[in-house]
Amino acid sequence: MKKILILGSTGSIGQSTIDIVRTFPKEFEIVGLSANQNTEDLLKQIKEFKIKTVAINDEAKAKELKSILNSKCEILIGEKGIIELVRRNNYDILVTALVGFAGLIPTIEAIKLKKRIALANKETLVVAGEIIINLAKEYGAEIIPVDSEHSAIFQCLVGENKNYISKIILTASGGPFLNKSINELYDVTIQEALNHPNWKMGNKITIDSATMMNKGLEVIEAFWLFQLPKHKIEVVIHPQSVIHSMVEFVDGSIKAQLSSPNMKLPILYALTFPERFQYSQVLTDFKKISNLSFFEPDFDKFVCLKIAYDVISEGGVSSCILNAANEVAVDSFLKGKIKFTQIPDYIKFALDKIDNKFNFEINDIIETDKKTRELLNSIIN
Ligand SMILES: NC(=O)C1=CN([C@@H]2O[C@H](COP(=O)(O)OP(=O)(O)OC[C@H]3O[C@@H](n4cnc5c(N)ncnc54)[C@H](OP(=O)(O)O)[C@@H]3O)[C@@H](O)[C@H]2O)C=CC1
Ligand SMILES: CC(=O)[C@@H](O)[C@H](O)COP(=O)(O)O
Ligand SMILES: [Mn+2]
Repeated sequence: MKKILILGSTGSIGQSTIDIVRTFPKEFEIVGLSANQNTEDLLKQIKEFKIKTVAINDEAKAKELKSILNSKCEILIGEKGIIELVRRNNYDILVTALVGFAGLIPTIEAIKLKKRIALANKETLVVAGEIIINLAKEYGAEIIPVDSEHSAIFQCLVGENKNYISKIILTASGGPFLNKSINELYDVTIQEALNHPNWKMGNKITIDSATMMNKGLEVIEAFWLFQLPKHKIEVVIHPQSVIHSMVEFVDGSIKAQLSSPNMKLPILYALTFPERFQYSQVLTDFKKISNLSFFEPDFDKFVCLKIAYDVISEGGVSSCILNAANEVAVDSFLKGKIKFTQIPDYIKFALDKIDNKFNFEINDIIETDKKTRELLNSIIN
């Protein structure tokens, strides 16, 4: 029986993780949950799994839930509350299913406790990849990717020698605007941008998929996870999202991991690795797939993808600036304050204005994130 702590249990990845636990009640037990403000769904989860401790980021919502639950469930509050929940040390696996920069510090705390990290929160590696990978090595904590592409590569590399990799190929759906021209992007609506062709995900990552910043973040995530130079990390458009990613080896052999697009598979794998469980909820019928296609991404149209590659060469805290600027810009787009095509403009602006730093610690990352948000918020609002 593995004990699981889920951060971000009310979101898309969080709910899918809960569904996996429902399917395997003898193998997994949930010992703690966290959310930002969705106390309605959190309350249902607390009741269903008889959870004793949760953390809620939003203070008012936390107090509201406290008055409903009395002393039946301990409620920890705010960022500190989430960190305290992680420090409780009563679990085997931390699922980081919360979105954005908020995932960073809790993940560090779990690494220090030598926990397995089932890492969905890609922003953690984008903002502080070097620190996280070094800490995980120092403490002997496993980081198992949940992101579908990284899970695919991870699976392709089992039993392989890293020295024989010639490149990894991250597949990208191209998002809802794959077939729109650059000019047509100017007027796209929030609803159109939220209409991902293959995946049902949270709003932030769905907008990232539409700008292809998601793939940019994933290139940076792969750079740290698999420790390969950026020229060995290629992005290929594959609109069907059936091949989740591939690895090409020095002899020309290519391994790919395939399945119908459903996050329950990579989540389950991150929980069970190196084992696999019998699971029939996500099956793929190749007789129903008439076409698998591949082509080059358009870096002029999807500027965010190009910026992400550039930031890898830049180094220092530039990927933290990129992430913070992207979070603010996406949030502003979702609130109708800026246009879709302004997202990359604001990211470039922040990268230009905020000083990079090459010798940095975690406090510099926190400071850079804060400064970038303040700068962009002051301009956009
Ligand atoms: N969805 C997917 O298929 C995939 C997601 N990912 C990554 O997984 C992560 C989660 O994505 P997804 O599930 O789609 O996101 P959602 O928006 O669906 O869920 C986010 C979760 O995080 C909580 N949360 C939001 N902000 C904060 C905060 N400041 N502090 C604490 N908790 C917070 C939310 O709580 P509340 O509900 O209360 O707002 C919710 O539980 C992201 O990093 C994403 O890039 C990676 C691959 C695929
Ligand atoms: C499911 C998953 O891992 C997402 O990151 C997905 O890859 C988004 O799709 P695209 O970014 O390829 O559109
Ligand atoms: Mn992905």
